[in-house]
Amino acid sequence: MRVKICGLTEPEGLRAAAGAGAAYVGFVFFARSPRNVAPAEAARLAALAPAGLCKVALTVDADDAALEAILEAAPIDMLQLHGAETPERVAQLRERFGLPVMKAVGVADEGDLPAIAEHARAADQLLIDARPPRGAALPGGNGLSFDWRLLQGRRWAVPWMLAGGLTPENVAEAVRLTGARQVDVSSGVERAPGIKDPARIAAFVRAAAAAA
Ligand SMILES: O=C(O)c1ccccc1N[C@@H]1O[C@H](COP(=O)(O)O)[C@@H](O)[C@H]1O
Repeated sequence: MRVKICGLTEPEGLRAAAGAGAAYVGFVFFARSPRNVAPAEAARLAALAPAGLCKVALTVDADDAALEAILEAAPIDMLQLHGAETPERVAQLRERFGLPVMKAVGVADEGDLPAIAEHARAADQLLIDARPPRGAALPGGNGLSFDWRLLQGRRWAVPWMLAGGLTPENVAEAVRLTGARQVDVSSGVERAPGIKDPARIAAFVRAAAAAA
């Protein structure tokens, strides 16, 4: 089981994720998010990460200049694209920046599933998240989940990660129903928007590992 703790904004959260055994940490570069960090702040946090911890930059329909500014400032290992990026844009960014790309795909019902397979042709990994309702404040990080049974028995050509409304309390059930081998959490391990709770991070990683 590989766990991603996303939306880190301060050293305590970063250290808690690393100490609990997370495989990935995510930094959000999206101005409207309470988890938004500037590239220089992400660089300061990334410097605290032990070797081998994958540092992910989460962006939403970012242009090349914004991505360049992030990658020049911070030692990022992977891009997470959480907007309406097409498979063609994913392929272009992989080529241009030479980093693995994880494409987020929103799921609310069966009609959303074909898009997962389409993105599997271009991305290195998929992040299967809840599709936010129209008018949601953010494209992700809303603490919303979806019917995990939709993923039962399905396989894709690249590794995938389950996200959306996961918590220490429900991650075991989510893993049992979907067969996920990677899980991602943000708001479910916070004590306030943008502020992680070290005890909840540890409980989440423990529960996910025990469910594998
Ligand atoms: O966390 C955010 O603020 C965010 C902003 C914009 C796009 C995605 C965002 N977060 C990602 O959303 C999923 C699910 O989050 P949650 O666990 O339901 O809070 C996760 O991949 C976050 O990385």
